Amino acid sequence: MSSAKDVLRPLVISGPSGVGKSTLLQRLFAQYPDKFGFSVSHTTRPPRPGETEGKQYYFVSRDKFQELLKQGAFIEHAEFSGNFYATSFNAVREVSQAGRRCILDIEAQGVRQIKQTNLDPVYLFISPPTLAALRARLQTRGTETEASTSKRLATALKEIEYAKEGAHNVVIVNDDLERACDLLKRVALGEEIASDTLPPLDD
Ligand SMILES: Nc1ncnc2c1ncn2[C@@H]1O[C@H](COP(=O)(O)OP(=O)(O)OP(=O)(O)O)[C@@H](O)[C@H]1O
Repeated sequence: MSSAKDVLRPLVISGPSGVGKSTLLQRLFAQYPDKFGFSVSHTTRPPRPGETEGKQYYFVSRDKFQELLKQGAFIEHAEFSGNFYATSFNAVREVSQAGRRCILDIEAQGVRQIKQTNLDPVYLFISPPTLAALRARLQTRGTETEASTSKRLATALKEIEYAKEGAHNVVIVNDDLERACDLLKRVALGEEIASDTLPPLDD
């Protein structure tokens, strides 16, 4: 059995939209329902019907958000379509206090911000095998219009550029889903695996 020395560090997962992060994480959580947890983020967007304070999000006013930001409560924060979102140090701590490894699904800007903190997570990048495969997945998922596919692809290129700088500890290429699931499982359980080589992604 290889060492599991990383199992206490948070695991930050990033990768372009459509690469399969949600699919992989759903499978991991299904296989290990008690081992991992997501931190609850803060947001300034109003709750949707059925959403509960402290479950999907901590819902805060813009003023409260700014106050917490000033206090240094957040590991990373971002604005999406007019609303602010953030991950707090406390939210990550709550997951580990519940005896679970905290998994954070974070985009490149957030990863950059986390690197400025003392969180010391493992950074995992999920890569598509090719850009053509990524494009096809976004299209077949059926959740995107042509315009939003282009927008997601443009953002995807930024994620990939960042990965090319060597920003992550481990790369998993999501080519064969079973293989990628197995590698994610091993990383999540704290094993040090041989990283996949980042594909050229210039097609
Ligand atoms: N290894 C794979 N081979 C082929 N298709 C895959 C593979 N992994 C995931 N997919 C498919 O690709 C599509 C995108 O996957 P998913 O929604 O999990 O991506 P995501 O990275 O979570 O995207 P977002 O960041 O936009 O939420 C889905 O239709 C999924 O079924």
